[in-house]
Amino acid sequence: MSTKLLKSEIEKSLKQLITSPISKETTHSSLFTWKVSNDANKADILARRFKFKSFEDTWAFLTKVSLRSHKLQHHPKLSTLYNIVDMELTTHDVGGLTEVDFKMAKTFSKFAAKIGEKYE
Ligand SMILES: C[C@H](O)[C@H](O)[C@H]1CNC2=NC(N)=NC(=O)C2=N1
Repeated sequence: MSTKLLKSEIEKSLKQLITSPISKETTHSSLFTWKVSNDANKADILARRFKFKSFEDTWAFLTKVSLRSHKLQHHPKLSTLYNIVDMELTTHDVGGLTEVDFKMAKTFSKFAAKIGEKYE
């Protein structure tokens, strides 16, 4: 199991995530980027909104996310409406963020970029 990241490690990982080429491409021109906040239990979470061009694209993304989540046995909290997906990643087993959350955030940003996002 991955260990809980310290505040300084979270800051470093977040910086890497949002300045990586894939995130630049998908989030710089949009309003949507990964943010660290807290859930109802005060645990750190990594959250992002994704916006797609159609309902079909939204569900293509959700299908890919579900298959990868099942494979890794790590499941994001998802809420969706038409072309919007709000995602939260955290590791319940440690009550905070781990490398797995950051790895998955990067993977899901790539999935969204491949499908094509709507930047407004
Ligand atoms: C036993 C099983 O692997 C664990 O309960 C997994 C399932 N999916 C999970 N998903 C998330 N997001 N965090 C977890 O800690 C987690 N734990």
